[in-house]
Amino acid sequence: MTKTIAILGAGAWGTTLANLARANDHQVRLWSRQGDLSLEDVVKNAEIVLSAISMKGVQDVALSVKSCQVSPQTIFVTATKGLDAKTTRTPSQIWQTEFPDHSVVVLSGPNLSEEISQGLPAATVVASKNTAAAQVVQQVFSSGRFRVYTNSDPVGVELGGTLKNVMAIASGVCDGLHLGTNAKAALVTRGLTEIIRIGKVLGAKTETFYGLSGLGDLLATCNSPLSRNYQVGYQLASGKTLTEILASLPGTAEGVNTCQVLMQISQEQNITMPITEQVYRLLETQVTPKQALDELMLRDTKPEYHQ
Ligand SMILES: NC(=O)C1=CN([C@@H]2O[C@H](COP(=O)(O)OP(=O)(O)OC[C@H]3O[C@@H](n4cnc5c(N)ncnc54)[C@H](OP(=O)(O)O)[C@@H]3O)[C@@H](O)[C@H]2O)C=CC1
Ligand SMILES: O=C(CO)COP(=O)(O)O
Repeated sequence: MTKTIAILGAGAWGTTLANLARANDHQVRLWSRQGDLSLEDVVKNAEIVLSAISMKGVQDVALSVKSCQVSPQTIFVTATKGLDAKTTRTPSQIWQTEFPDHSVVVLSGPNLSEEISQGLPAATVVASKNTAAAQVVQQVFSSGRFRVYTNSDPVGVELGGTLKNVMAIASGVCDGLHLGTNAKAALVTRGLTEIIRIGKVLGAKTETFYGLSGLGDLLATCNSPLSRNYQVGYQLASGKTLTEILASLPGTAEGVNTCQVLMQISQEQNITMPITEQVYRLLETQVTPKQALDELMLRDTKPEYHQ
């Protein structure tokens, strides 16, 4: 059945998702600050409102949507991968707080938008406490080129996509320093352990991190030069400053902000996050890439805990 869908954010991901929905014959209205349509007109009568806004804009946009006319049945979908700098909330927690009576669905997976725009096959996850709402969103986007799975752990799915961005920066550094395949495997594996450690504290289920939205997205983003987060790390390793890198980066690298929020959480909750800490110190120019590597390699010896 044809759905009326409002997509907020006409960046790389919002545009790609709009095209996937249009290819399935849905009526899509795309909103961005630059566009001609008003937010009110875009969300009016929409059965689904999907946000692909960068993290820094989510809270303000959610408040603006709240002042628009939204149908009581509207399903909210969030495709943003980040954490709010002020409140440390996830995007789905922000949408759910502003719209407590609506279903909120998280869409996240190994989804480099550039590949999907080229028609290459990909899979993703739609997660919600409301299974029926997740199934509606599954039907909207599923196609022979985009395989969509449902999941009942929205926070876990969302955190997988968010936390891996910090590991993608670290992986870019690893490749930029030409540290080899063994080092990369060690980094990504210990990165997953770190993601699970913090994810559990933030309310996610461990098994979710072994799925598409966790391990899947970690593998995609840590191994692709198409990832903006990977590019940040790679270019830091080549000696560029963060300011120079961000000035020429096409689009948003959420891992930079996420890393700061994670450091705040790790200090408040006393969670050990060695890779995140070194990425943070690197972004703050407190260490060089080589010093960050040495810090990680020379930590106290210990057994291989997985969580
Ligand atoms: N690109 C990808 O491959 C994927 C991206 N994501 C996630 O999707 C989100 C968006 O990424 P992407 O589309 O690539 O990023 P882009 O930088 O291409 O686009 C960001 C979008 O967010 C909007 N935006 C930013 N700040 C604000 C604000 N304060 N108020 C309103 N709108 C704002 C921009 O609007 P404007 O044009 O007006 O500046 C733009 O439409 C990120 O969280 C990213 O992690 C998830 C999966 C895949
Ligand atoms: O989330 C992504 C792939 O799943 C996109 O990664 P980047 O934001 O690093 O480009």
